[in-house]
Amino acid sequence: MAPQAAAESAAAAAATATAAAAPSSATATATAPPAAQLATRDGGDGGSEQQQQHLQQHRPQQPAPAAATAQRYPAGSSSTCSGSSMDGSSQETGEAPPAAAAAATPAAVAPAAAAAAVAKPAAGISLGPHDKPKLSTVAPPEPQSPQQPPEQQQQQQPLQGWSPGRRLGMTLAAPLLAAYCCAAFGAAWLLTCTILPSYVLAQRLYWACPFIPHIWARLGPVAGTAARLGFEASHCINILTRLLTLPLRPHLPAFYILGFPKCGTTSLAEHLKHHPGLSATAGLPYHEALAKESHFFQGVYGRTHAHSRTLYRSCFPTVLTRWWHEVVRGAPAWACFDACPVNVCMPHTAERIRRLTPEAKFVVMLRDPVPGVFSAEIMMRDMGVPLTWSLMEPPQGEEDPRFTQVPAEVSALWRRLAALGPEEPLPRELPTTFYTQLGAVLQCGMYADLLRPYLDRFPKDSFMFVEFKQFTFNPEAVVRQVLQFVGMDAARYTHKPLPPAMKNNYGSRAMHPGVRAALARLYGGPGGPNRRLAALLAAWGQLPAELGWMGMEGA
Ligand SMILES: Nc1ncnc2c1ncn2[C@@H]1O[C@H](COP(=O)(O)OS(=O)(=O)O)[C@@H](OP(=O)(O)O)[C@H]1O
Repeated sequence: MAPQAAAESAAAAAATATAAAAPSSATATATAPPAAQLATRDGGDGGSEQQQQHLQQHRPQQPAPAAATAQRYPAGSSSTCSGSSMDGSSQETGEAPPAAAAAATPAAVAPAAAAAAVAKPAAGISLGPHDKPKLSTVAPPEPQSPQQPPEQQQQQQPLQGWSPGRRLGMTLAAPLLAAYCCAAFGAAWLLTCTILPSYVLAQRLYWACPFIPHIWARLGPVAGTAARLGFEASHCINILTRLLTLPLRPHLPAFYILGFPKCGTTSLAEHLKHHPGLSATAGLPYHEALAKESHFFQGVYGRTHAHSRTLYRSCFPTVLTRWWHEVVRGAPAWACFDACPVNVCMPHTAERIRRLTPEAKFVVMLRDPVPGVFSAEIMMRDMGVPLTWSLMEPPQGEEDPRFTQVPAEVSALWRRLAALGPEEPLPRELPTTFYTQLGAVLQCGMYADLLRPYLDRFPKDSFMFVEFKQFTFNPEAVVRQVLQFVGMDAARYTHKPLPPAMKNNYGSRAMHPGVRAALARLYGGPGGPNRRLAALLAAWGQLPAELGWMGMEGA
């Protein structure tokens, strides 16, 4: 691979020459300077002094980082995680969340104006057990209420698409560009036949997502080998096509869906893809998961390239896709997004995302971590990952170290990721420790601590928080709010229910009640991670109406 700087400037020049250039304006927050908006959508540098000033001005005061990597998990003395089915069963589906049911509209977010009614703690103050904010007064207002502060009204400004001239130019160039893409696909196919690129690229994918190879093993030797070869060939063709068409891929995401594993990010992304102006990452025909999440910052292009703007651009659709959406489907504007849930769990991603897309917005999905971690276990088991732990087995005594101590290996990994320079290679042990250790899975539920690197770097109005139950209770309402938040015209969205397969089947499997109690103590006790999250959201001015699992139901 050519040195990155040269490759990036060559690609940028090619992008200009092929009329794959920037649109006239872009998304991001309406308060952003226009140049920065362009940079976000089209992969420009985005690091100007003006933007830095903007970010500085909007950067909220945050508390000093908490001990996310402490050797001992934050203690909780009692189980207060009510309001959810702790076994993670799909009982959650369709169940009216109490607060949402009381509200006129089951909104995912109570914006700042409404949250002002709450006894707000100062930014960074952890709520103690005795100073709960009064949440009963928080009613989610209509998203486009005229009483909203100007900052929020501006947020909902729609995106702007290509100018009529550019649309016409693109329409004339479309056949040529399509021919170029077909040629690139053919070349990628031929290269794949030589096997070597297929092998090399698959190794990188398997390094970043080590659970994938287990899927083949479950299918048996013959079917498993056939499936694996097909998958690897398809992956190779797709990645090579992406790279060969780089000049046609100037886009970077306008927003990210940050979720914690099993928070409903796939469903939200699927719904958003039904909007004519939105696309997720450029997908693989044989691996639908990567059509939603790039896994770029987890090293899907190799551990030394998880910061390259050029390579990140390759993960998103071409100008032809944009042309299709804006000209053929008639969307007024188009944008793409990355819905990789594990981004937020890894502390190094916030700074890399800031450098690549400083004006990005974030839709943060939150779920009670107790059913969330069980759902994660079930997913890994169903994929055939050999886990050395199980939440279905009883805990080892009252103070089971699995739920009270952070394993040294896990805390060391999180510390290393937090200290990682923005262009440094990812730690070698990252995927195996992250995906197989119970301690790592549990760490992913420490939402407040994991969000902090993002909240420290991006302006307040870049975040929208979506609570899982409210989303599953009324997905359409939440999707429309998300569309407004990211600047899309929600009126153009047609809601289609997703196939039931999007919901996991636990069968007869259930979390052991003792484990459930231990997890509830870990996350839900006074001063524990859930309380810290609620305090953070209150300080942030955004309180989801459903806060039961954050220990706020009695407020
Ligand atoms: N509409 C709706 N209703 C009810 N439940 C829903 C819905 N959409 C997603 N889900 C549940 O979300 C869980 C999957 O979350 P993710 O897609 O974020 O998973 S992943 O991290 O991307 O693998 C998974 O949770 P579990 O069922 O507990 O495993 C899905 O069932």
